[in-house]
Order: sequence, then C-alpha cells, then structure tokens
Amino acid sequence: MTDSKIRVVVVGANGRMGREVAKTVLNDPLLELVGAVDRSLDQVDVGIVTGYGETGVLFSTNLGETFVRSNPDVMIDFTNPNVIRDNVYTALDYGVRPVVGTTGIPQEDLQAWDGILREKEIGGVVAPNFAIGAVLMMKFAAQAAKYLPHVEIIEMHHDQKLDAPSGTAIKTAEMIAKERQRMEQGHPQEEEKLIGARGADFEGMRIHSVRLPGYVAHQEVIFGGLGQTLTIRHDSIHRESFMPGVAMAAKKVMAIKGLVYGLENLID
Ligand SMILES: NC(=O)C1=CN([C@@H]2O[C@H](COP(=O)(O)OP(=O)(O)OC[C@H]3O[C@@H](n4cnc5c(N)ncnc54)[C@H](OP(=O)(O)O)[C@@H]3O)[C@@H](O)[C@H]2O)C=CC1
Ligand SMILES: O=C(O)C1=N[C@H](C(=O)O)C[C@H](O)C1
Repeated sequence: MTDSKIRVVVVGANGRMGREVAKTVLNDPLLELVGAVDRSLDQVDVGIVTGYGETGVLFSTNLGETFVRSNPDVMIDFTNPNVIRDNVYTALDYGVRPVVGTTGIPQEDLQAWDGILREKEIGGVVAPNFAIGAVLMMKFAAQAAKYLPHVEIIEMHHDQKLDAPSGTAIKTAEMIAKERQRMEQGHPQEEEKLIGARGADFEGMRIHSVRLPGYVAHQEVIFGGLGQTLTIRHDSIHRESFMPGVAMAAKKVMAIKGLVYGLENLID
C-alpha cells in the first residue's frame, strides 16, 4: 500500500446506507471519495451530503464507466440482492476490491468471488453486519450455543428491507451451527396452524423476521435450557453504527488476498 489515500467508489450512494457511507468516506483522512453511483442519481439528490457537490466526485449511473474514469482502489456496495452479483463482477473485471454490505448473497457467489480474487491477488470483504456490537452478539451467541444448544433468532428491521431473514440472522445461524450438532427443536409432533408460524428453519434453528416502521436493525438470540433462558440482544438505533466497520474494511481490504466473509475475521 502506498501513502496516498485509498480511492473509493460508493455504489447505492443515494440509498439509506450509501448516503452515510459517502459522508464517512468524505470525512476520513485516509479515504478519498472518487465516485458515487446509483440507479438514478443527480447531484440535487445527493446534495444533502456535506460538501458532496464541491469535491470533484464523479456522479454516475454507470459503474463500469465510473471505474474507467475514476480509477478506484475499492468499491463499497450497499445496493440490493438483485444487483450485487453484477456489481461485484464488474468490480472484479476492473481489478477493483469489493467491500460489500449488501445482504442476501448466496454462498456459491462468495466462493466464486474468493477464487477470482485469489487469482487476481487482491482482496474483498463481504460483511452482513458492520456494527461492532452486532459482531460481538454473533460471537457471544456462538459461544453460548456450546452450552445451550436450543436457540431461536428473532430479527427486527424497518419495513423497507427487501431480504428476509436478514444477512445478520443467517450469519449468526452459520456461526452457531459450527458450534453445535444439527438438532430438531420444539415438540416432534408440533404442527403449524398458520404457515410460517415457527419461522424459517436453519439446521433446526428457527429464525423469525419482524418488519415494522420505526425499527432500524435489531436482533435477539434466545437460548433455552433447563429452567432458564439466555437472551443476547443487539440494537442499531442509527445507521452511523455501521460506519467505523465500513471505514476499517475499506482500509484493511488493501492488504488482503481473497475474500473475507464477516467483520469478525478482520478484527480477530
Ligand atoms: N452490512 C451491513 O452492515 C448493512 C447492510 N445493509 C444492507 O445494505 C443494502 C442496502 O440497504 P439500504 O441502504 O437500506 O437500501 P436502500 O434501498 O436505501 O439503498 C439501496 C440503493 O441502491 C440503489 N440501487 C439499486 N440498484 C442499483 C444498481 N444497479 N446500481 C447502483 N445503485 C443501485 C437503490 O436505488 P433505487 O432506490 O432506485 O432502487 C438505492 O438508492 C441492503 O442489502 C441491506 O440489507 C444495510 C445496513 C447495514
Ligand atoms: O437492511 C438493513 O437495514 C440491514 N441489513 C443487514 C442485514 O440484513 O443483516 C444489516 C443490518 O441488520 C441492517
């Protein structure tokens, strides 16, 4: 890595997360915002971000063209599960390191991206949750599952969210699954009187998704044992909770080869 600033393109720059990320990159002395891409974008839309119009940032709806014109080191993507695959492949084609917060990505894609990144000898990060508190919640939950294997996950999000269950809930379940044997939970003869009442099934764990206005991003992991329960809860009450993790990933990705999946693997 040289001493110069890391050149960053933010994709989904006009979205709820993209706006926060653009602000964070603009205010970080080690990062330089060189491009802002969205599906529909004009400077009036993103003008609410302080200083946005006066920084020489390239505003565009065309990702490939933005890469050619702004020559970035890193792409930070917060878009949606339907477009993330195309965006990452475009980044890989141009040798740009992807830092991805977008959720709903299948495991096969993660494996494929890892292979390409290794071939190109550059890094990438996919983190379903960039908030340090959420990462701790997942790690504590994985630890607890060794002793209390009966567990259900309840995630609560704003009602504009497209994917369910959340990326955080899936990552939590994956981390728990590594620490316990697959097992069925609840009564063997239990019967759903309304379809979905018992939530989604991940290796016997149940995941319940709540979508309501007023929420940002929240999750409870509830463990049950003989005569006791343990609840581990995390709340993101503002999207700024994700920003230190995003900025850290944009820097650390410069020294990685291959894909890192999960912020916990960058902080351990
Ligand atoms: N990892 C983490 O810590 C976090 C992850 N997330 C994830 O980030 C993603 C974005 O969330 P959020 O900001 O709330 O969503 P938003 O819908 O507010 O933002 C997404 C933005 O991407 C734009 N977009 C859609 N298609 C494209 C495309 N092809 N190229 C460029 N831009 C595009 C959307 O435009 P339009 O509205 O016109 O479609 C929108 O402006 C979600 O997957 C969410 O789960 C969210 C919070 C934290
Ligand atoms: O869509 C969101 O808002 C969030 N998405 C991520 C997820 O799916 O886990 C992270 C956080 O929960 C906010």
